[in-house]
Amino acid sequence: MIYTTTLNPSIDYIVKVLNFKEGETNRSHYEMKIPGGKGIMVSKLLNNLGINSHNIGFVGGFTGDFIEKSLKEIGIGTDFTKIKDDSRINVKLKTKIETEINAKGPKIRPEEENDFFGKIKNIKEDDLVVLSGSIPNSLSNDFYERIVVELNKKNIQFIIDTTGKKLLRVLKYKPFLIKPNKKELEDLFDVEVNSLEEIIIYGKKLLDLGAKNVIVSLGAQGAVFVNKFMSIYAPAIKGKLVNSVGAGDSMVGGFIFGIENELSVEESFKWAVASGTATAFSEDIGSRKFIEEMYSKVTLIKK
Ligand SMILES: Nc1ncnc2c1ncn2[C@@H]1O[C@H](COP(=O)(O)OP(=O)(O)OP(=O)(O)O)[C@@H](O)[C@H]1O
Ligand SMILES: O=P(O)(O)OC[C@@]1(O)O[C@H](CO)[C@@H](O)[C@@H]1O
Repeated sequence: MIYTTTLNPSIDYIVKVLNFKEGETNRSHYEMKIPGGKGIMVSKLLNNLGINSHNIGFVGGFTGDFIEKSLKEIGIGTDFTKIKDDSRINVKLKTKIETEINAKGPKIRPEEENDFFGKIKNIKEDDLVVLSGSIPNSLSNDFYERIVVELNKKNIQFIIDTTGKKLLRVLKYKPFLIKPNKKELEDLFDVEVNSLEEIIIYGKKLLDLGAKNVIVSLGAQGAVFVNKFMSIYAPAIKGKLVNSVGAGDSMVGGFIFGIENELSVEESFKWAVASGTATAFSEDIGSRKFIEEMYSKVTLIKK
């Protein structure tokens, strides 16, 4: 079983305003409410590609009910820990550019934490766990590390997509995959990277710190893959950006799709790029048909 973990799920409130004017009453052109949070987005992508996964994490209140119900409606399994506070609402404002306001998230109580760890302890040796996104403010910064320590006791493989110290402190537990974007890579090492060569150098530093496979996503510039055997660049596919929210999570989902189908890491990286692109060019997570269309356009350049 694949478990996707979203500690801080959200309702993503996507609102498009054509001639946005700061400080005035603007009327929206369209709006949409979707279940969000990085682990949930990975599950939605996997679901589109016909792969089952189970969502864990914390949900609460009317917002939590919406998140859970929406996932159930599309056939995604959930086993969330129920909390007293409301899950957050994240605003994705689309004007000429995309602006996001991600809320800090609800308070998690000690008994809710215990319930969650009970679920982590039930995960089996041959399961795969995806850990994605921010941690609600009330949880300690080492929360991911505490999860990973439990997983490590049974040698359970995990993928982690988070930022800063939360990521750095779990690298020694050898994540199967990490997926920083360019900005996150720069922040990790407190540097500015200006070329593919530099991205590969810092990607390799993440391998030295323990990651087994690294994808660095570069938005409209494509993506880089490194592991100890190879470095590959995938230029971006040309097209119209519709919605970048979830593009990175779709890459993670696409890579898992390849691995679950016992494809090589190069092939899995191709599915990752196709999935990220399909989502970037769609209103929500890319459909299977569109991902397949994008897949036929992916080129890989060995570096
Ligand atoms: N404008 C674009 N044109 C072509 N491909 C894109 C574009 N935006 C994203 N992609 C594809 O999707 C991948 C993931 O996008 P991106 O680097 O924006 O992820 P991210 O920063 O993790 O996004 P998010 O956190 O919003 O999910 C890119 O590596 C690229 O392959
Ligand atoms: O605040 P976090 O947890 O870092 O990111 C949350 C989020 O921006 O990530 C997803 C897209 O990747 C969205 O569905 C969600 O709103």
